[in-house]
Amino acid sequence: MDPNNVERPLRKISEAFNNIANSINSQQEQEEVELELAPFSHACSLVSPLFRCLGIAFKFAEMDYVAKVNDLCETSKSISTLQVMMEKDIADDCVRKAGSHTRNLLRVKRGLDMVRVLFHQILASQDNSLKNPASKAYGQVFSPYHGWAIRKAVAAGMYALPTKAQLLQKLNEDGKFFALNDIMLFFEVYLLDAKCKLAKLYKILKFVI
Ligand SMILES: CCCCCCCCCCCCC/C=C/[C@@H](O)[C@H](COP(=O)(O)O)NC(C)=O
Repeated sequence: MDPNNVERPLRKISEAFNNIANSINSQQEQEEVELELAPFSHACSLVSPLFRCLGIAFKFAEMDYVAKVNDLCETSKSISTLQVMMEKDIADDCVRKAGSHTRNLLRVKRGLDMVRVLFHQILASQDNSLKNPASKAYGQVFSPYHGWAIRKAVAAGMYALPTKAQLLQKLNEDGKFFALNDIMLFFEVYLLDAKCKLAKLYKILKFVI
């Protein structure tokens, strides 16, 4: 909450992922990077308001994302790191099972990628409509993994998206894109960095993302 008591979700997200990146970077020397589940799942929970800002058309996406993040937050009460969580799912041979922690992590990671690509597209477009940026982001991140029905629902939802100005207003951002650029930088650098480490982790655990 900033000094004027205004909720600014984007700033909270960038701060949380910045802290995670710092903890990752402080382990540079180590062979294996430990990614703590509690701060990671908390940072992911700070992204939920972004889905909410997309309105009723994406309620199903918000509910799916929030349910999966809640599962990771709950799991973080008994399991310390992402590695331990995934290794346990492998040992229990339930990684690909619907609702497994590792499968939920993969879906949440895609949600984060969707947000990263979406803001990238928003910054790259002069247009006040979010339809193209969101369609591009969805096409890049999610569409390859979704069936016909979900793709159709998302395509229909794209017509009910708020405008860029409305989204920034909902996020209490006054559109000074340099602030957004800063946030993007965090997303770009740190999320990508975390993602690389996660990718490395998945590879170690023989799971191709
Ligand atoms: C803030 C930016 C977001 C912009 C638009 C979001 C569009 C994202 C659409 C996601 C739709 C999710 C609907 C749920 C599908 C589930 O079947 C699927 C698989 O979940 P499962 O592993 O079977 O529980 N979940 C995901 C995230 O792909």
